Amino acid sequence: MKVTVVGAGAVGASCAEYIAMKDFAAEVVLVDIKEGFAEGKAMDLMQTASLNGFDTKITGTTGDYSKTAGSKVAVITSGIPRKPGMTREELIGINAGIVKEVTQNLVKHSPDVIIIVVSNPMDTMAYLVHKTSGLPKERIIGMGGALDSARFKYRLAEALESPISDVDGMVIAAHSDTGMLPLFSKATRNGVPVSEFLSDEQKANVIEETKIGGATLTKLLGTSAWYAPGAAVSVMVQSILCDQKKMIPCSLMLDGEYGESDICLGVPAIIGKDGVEKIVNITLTEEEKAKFAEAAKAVRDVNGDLKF
Ligand SMILES: NC(=O)C1=CN([C@@H]2O[C@H](COP(=O)(O)OP(=O)(O)OC[C@H]3O[C@@H](n4cnc5c(N)ncnc54)[C@H](O)[C@@H]3O)[C@@H](O)[C@H]2O)C=CC1
Ligand SMILES: O=C([O-])CC(=O)C(=O)O
Repeated sequence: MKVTVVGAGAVGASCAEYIAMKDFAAEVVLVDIKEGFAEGKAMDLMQTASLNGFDTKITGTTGDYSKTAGSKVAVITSGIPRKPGMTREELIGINAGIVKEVTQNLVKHSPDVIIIVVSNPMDTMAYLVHKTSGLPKERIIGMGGALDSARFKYRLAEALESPISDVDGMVIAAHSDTGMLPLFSKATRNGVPVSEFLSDEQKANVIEETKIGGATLTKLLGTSAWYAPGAAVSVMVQSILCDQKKMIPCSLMLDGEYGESDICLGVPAIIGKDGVEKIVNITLTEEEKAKFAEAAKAVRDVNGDLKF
């Protein structure tokens, strides 16, 4: 099956690399607006195939969407990343126009496509794709929770001094510095609640470091992260192409779930061959419910800046 990745920059190339390395897709098409850039990234990646042992064919194109025709999944990473000191929300002015135009091109050539939205501010960009693509809501999935949950597990393992494979946990709500909701109450080490091992101070630290995970990396790198974002996308794409039905927190259009409607926010969902098979309703504590509602209010304010 064919996967398109729009934006051959840091995140797009990382998506293509992880998808190819796992060898479950027949073809990955990279698209970029910068002349020759996607072609160059595709060629460089293809020259790793014999070294890394994959058969996925990676091609690149400068804006020729006819090459993306018949894609099962398209990942939108086109747009600008933030610089140190910026919020994701500040990217809306430039990225909204790019995401809207890219979506139209993708749908024109692949009407049955499932779109994974990565460009920031992601929850708002996912909402924009819902409002402008004409695709059913099951086929538009924002990527944030998969990455934020991986960062949560990294911070939990650090605090627990445990291997990451011992740890499980999930982050829902908004993909923003303030609106992320790491579900500490449900995090476990080999099935045992982590609250059995960590103090209140450690808990607060894990939650805060998780929420500012993207900002911390942006400060260190001078631009935002790409390895973990690419890996997170590859897990979502694999769950679709291989119909794995994994439960992954994704930014989805809500219609009453978690008390919200007409908004994209991170919630756990079963992801399979048709996209979103089911939004999973989990029980939140009163404090978590309040934080989810607060995150929704902030995302709704940002959505208000969109022009359709
Ligand atoms: N949702 C998430 O968890 C994450 C989201 N991001 C977001 O992903 C986006 C991309 O980040 P990077 O890859 O680091 O940026 P980058 O600057 O390395 O790559 C972006 C690419 O998009 C291309 N582009 C711009 N306009 C285009 C258009 N109209 N059509 C096709 N390509 C176009 C650029 O030429 C560039 O190569 C940013 O908005 C960033 O904030 C980044 C990491 C995680
Ligand atoms: O931090 C950023 O701007 C990019 C992003 O969404 C992330 O890495 O979580």
